[in-house]
Amino acid sequence: MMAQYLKLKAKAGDCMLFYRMGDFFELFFDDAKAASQTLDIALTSRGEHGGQPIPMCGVPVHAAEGYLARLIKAGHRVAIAEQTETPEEAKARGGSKALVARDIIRFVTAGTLTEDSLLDSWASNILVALAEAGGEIGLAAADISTGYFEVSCVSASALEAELARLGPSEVVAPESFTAQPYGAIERPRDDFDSMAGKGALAAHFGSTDFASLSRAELAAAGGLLAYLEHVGQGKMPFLKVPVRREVQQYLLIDQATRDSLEITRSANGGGRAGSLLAEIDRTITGAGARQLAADLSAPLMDKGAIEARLALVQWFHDAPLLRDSTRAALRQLPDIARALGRVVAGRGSPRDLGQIRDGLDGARILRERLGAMAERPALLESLLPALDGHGAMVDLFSRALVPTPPTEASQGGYIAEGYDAALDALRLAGRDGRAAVAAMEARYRASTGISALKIRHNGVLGYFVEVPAKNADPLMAAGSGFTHRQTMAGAVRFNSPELHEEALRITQASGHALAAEAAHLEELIGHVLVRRDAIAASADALARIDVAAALAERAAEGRWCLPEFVPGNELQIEGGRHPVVESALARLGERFIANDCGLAPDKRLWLVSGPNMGGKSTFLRQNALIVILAQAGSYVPASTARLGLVDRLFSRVGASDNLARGRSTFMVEMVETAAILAQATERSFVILDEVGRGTSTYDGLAIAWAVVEGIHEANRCRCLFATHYHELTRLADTLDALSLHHVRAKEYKGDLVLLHEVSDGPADRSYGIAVAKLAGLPPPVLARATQVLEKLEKGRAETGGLAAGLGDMPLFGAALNAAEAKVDAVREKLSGMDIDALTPRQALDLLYELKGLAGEE
Ligand SMILES: Nc1ncnc2c1ncn2[C@@H]1O[C@H](COP(=O)(O)OP(=O)(O)OP(=O)(O)O)[C@@H](O)[C@H]1O
Repeated sequence: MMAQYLKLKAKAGDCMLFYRMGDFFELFFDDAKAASQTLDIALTSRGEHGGQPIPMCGVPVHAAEGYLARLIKAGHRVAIAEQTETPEEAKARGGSKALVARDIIRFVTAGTLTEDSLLDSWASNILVALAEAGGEIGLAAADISTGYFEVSCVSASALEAELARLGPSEVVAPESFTAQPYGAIERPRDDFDSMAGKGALAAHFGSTDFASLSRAELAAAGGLLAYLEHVGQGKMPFLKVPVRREVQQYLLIDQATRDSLEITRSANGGGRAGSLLAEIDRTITGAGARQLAADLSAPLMDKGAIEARLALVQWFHDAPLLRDSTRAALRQLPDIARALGRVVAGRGSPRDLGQIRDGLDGARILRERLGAMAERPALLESLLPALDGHGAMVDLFSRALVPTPPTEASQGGYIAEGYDAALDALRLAGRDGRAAVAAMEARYRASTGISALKIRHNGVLGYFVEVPAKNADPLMAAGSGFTHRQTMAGAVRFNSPELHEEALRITQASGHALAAEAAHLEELIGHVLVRRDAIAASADALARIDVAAALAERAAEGRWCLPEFVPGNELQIEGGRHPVVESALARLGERFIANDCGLAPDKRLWLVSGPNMGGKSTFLRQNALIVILAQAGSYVPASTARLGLVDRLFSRVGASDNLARGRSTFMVEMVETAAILAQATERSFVILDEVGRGTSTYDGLAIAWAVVEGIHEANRCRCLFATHYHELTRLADTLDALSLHHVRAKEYKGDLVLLHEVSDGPADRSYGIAVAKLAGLPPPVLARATQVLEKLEKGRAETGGLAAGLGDMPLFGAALNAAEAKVDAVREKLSGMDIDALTPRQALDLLYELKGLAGEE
């Protein structure tokens, strides 16, 4: 057995092996140790291997799903090895000592789940495959629980942002892939071959043409299919024909920005609660919630597409009664997409078919209702046809299935009465048989005079007659018509030829009935498989309608406005609010102060100062969130909003240590700032909070100064820059598109009052000590701090302060030119050089000379 186990374990690779033994899945060796810890189950041992006891633990097969869920959550992957023959077959094959054959029938991994109990209904579950070909990175992503499948080409620098958008549960990539993301699973390079990928796509989808996909995309798609084939051991899940995504059609948001804006996950603990998504989500269906999460993760860059979404939201917004009735209708609908995913993956239950029937029927009714409305927006017009067209199948399923079919097919009882006369006859025979047995019981009681006589049934004996031990003797007597079967503590069990015959009839009838039901199930599943794409399209259309009605609902609740898109690089928000902070304050009975923001090409950079706790970060973030919401096709929390489309959004707000990856707070801040300076374009929107705070004052100020200049002069993007460095306000003299703003505060009777109001001009003072007082710093410390501050301020007044001497600095542009001039000199020298003609000595001299030119001596 160990030999068989080790062979399967080798096949399982780095996955845990669930080894089926009777009613248990057993785990051995390190798997057992890890699983017993994660699952908190007893670790035992069994036999010996290499002189050592073999650690072992096990989980009952009937409860395996729950244990699997916990292992997957803990980051494991599991290979399921089943018995592929019965013990009887093994005996027939190899004698009484033969080992039952086993094989791995599937792998359970985080990215390839379809079970309802292992998935969150409101979240997608994405598997990503990456590949390289032709100097590009191909990305294929799929959610096999719903069949979603996309491919795209990404640059190495945009890869991280794309992965952040998708939030995959699992990433696979070829061995020694250059841009290997953290935690990716390595698969054989051959799986990621572009020609093979094209062939695999063609084979899976039939005749569809994949000529438009690049080599890298084909390679990634091929890698994804190969992995799914491996995981299902040949059984493929549901995949729709892949959609090709052009990365530039979407607002680019990197991981750091997503984290800091808490778009779909909050920073504390990373859960959904507290995120923008959780705050605005009013969707009714699981599919709607998944669609909303996808929309918020990938706001659009196409004005037409955004406005099409907005028009549908507006339609529902302006018609509250229609919105309510649509949402009431959606509330009745089961999750068709996930049910379909399970059916196609070969794990569909009668309940899944019932859900598909009910969902599609609901979709048709919704179509009738919405189609009867006047002035339907274009997006709705394009969705409506997908909601219908399943009438014949729905009728068939209504006739064939009981109203609420069970999840378990093995017990039968899901095919409706009246659907199949032969099945009804079999069921009737079974029922008649049971009635006959009841009559027999009454007869036996009368004929034996034993009133406690019963005819009972169990899984081992089948039907039998049972009498109390004290009444058993007459039945034991020869010629009684009964044969003894079993003696229990207080009862004795018998058989009779008559009962035997009736029992046989019953079992045969119910066996045939079960087989007939199974055949019908198979046939009904066949109908679903044929129509899988149309059913998936219905599910998608319902999700889109749910999202639009939900966004309308949220907008109406919060009195949000319809954003307007304008050609230039503007961001004009009046009465803007932070939806999450506003709700949190509302729960405390407090009011959120709305603030305006006005960025345009000639005033594209706002320097925002003011006291701690004054609301700077909140103001910065709310404007970024408004951009995301608007481009995702939602109303926004403001009284008016006019914006030019944003191509990339960057947020560097708040400390985010990444100690796990060995970076300090300051290092993280600099890495993120570097990314912004390298990538922000004129169409980008950047929010930066207190850059340079994590190092010494002089260094910090110098860096913040240079970053502001760089953004103003080189990137020229829209930017809100919050800072405590009062000295930066001097930049307003030299940078003409920079303006000064502050969050207001005042002191009232010695106490600080934060007004959370954004005003023009620089802050008059910093109030740091007043905030410290608010926070409860002890009075002696406060008094001492006040003394120190007085001294420092006196010193500043005398020397001109930190920024003294910066007045006669050359402009940022000049520094830029100087840096470029140096690079050019190096380039010039290199281009005029004949390397082959150099002696070693000359080569060394040249190196020194180049280094001198680069100014790094
Ligand atoms: N517009 C507003 N209306 C009402 N309350 C607000 C507003 N903005 C912020 N607040 C409240 O003030 C708190 C502090 O806000 P925020 O973190 O934005 O301040 P900050 O100026 O960035 O502070 P620091 O400089 O210390 O980082 C928030 O948690 C919120 O409760």
